[in-house]
Amino acid sequence: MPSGLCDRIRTVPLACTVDVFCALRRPWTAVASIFLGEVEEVMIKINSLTKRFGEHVAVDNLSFEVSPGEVLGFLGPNGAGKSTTMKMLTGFLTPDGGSASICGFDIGTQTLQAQRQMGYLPEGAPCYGDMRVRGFLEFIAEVRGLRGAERQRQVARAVEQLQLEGVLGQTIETLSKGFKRRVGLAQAILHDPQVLILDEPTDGLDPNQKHQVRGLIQQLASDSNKIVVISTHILEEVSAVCSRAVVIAHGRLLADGTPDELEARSRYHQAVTLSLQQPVDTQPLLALPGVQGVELARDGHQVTVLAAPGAVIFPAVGELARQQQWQVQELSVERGRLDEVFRRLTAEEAA
Ligand SMILES: Nc1ncnc2c1ncn2[C@@H]1O[C@H](COP(=O)(O)OP(=O)(O)OP(=O)(O)O)[C@@H](O)[C@H]1O
Repeated sequence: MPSGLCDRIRTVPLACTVDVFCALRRPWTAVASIFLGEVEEVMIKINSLTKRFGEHVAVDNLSFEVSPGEVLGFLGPNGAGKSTTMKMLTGFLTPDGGSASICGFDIGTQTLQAQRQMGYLPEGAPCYGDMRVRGFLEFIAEVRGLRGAERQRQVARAVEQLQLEGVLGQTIETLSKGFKRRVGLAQAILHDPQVLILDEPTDGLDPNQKHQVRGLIQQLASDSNKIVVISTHILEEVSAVCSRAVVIAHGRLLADGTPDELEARSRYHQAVTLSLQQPVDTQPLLALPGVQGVELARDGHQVTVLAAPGAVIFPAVGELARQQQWQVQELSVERGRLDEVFRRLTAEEAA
């Protein structure tokens, strides 16, 4: 451990914990948490955040917190208020009410300190199109206060992490969408921030590029002290990269939980689907304990048996299929469907 650190940690009052986590450089944070014992590690705190555009309330009294190690999916339909929330969180838009803090720094009153803790990829990843990739990254590094060898080191790290070696001499406007997004991500991580805010990072990318960018996000999030917040309306993204999801519509919070918790709210949670060679009489299925309903697809060749909340019906359905000698090609149990949960939540909100 570096000399003097012990004294520094011991004399830190608990009330300053959040600032300490930002002030101390990794890997010292782990040491700090041991010395400080039970501490609350909230890095992002959003409290009753509100934004109006004229009569329209874009963000409505929104509150939630994000802790180190979380990859938060910020979900909502078009116009839900995701980008507006992110702009307020990053200090690019002033709220009409409420507050937000990053690592203990209030974005309204300690804007620069708060912004130093985060990297931000705005929607569409706007960059200076006529700049070359290397020049752009060096420029942003300079703006971030990096100088000399440290600047070169951090630019090289970001270039390597985002695999930009092949396009360093190219102007940004001539890059493919996928590479533009990578350059956007590279500028966001140049100063190795504790918090990454990414507004629709995979929007408009082809499936291969989406896969690549998700891999990069997972790589960036693998440091357990960091936070990544991703806004998206792509539900597969939540299952692919997020440890937690917050769903909003009309600027209001509708749900907050892990992908598993959200899937458990689906009517298809624990549902059993049978793929059959021939359609069958589904009446006996309805008589099984814990079965709430049956849905047919593919002209009766696919039967989905819905489970009552808390019921596990897979063994009974399998046994019935065996007894009835149904020609079953496939039998599977579902975790739940995020898209159905999302549609139901947002439809209820609209009603
Ligand atoms: N500068 C602005 N002036 C007026 N209205 C705005 C402004 N910015 C956003 N809005 C409105 O606020 C609401 C929320 O917009 P926002 O861009 O935050 O939604 P979003 O969830 O990010 O949507 P999307 O998924 O389509 O990007 C929308 O109704 C939008 O039209």
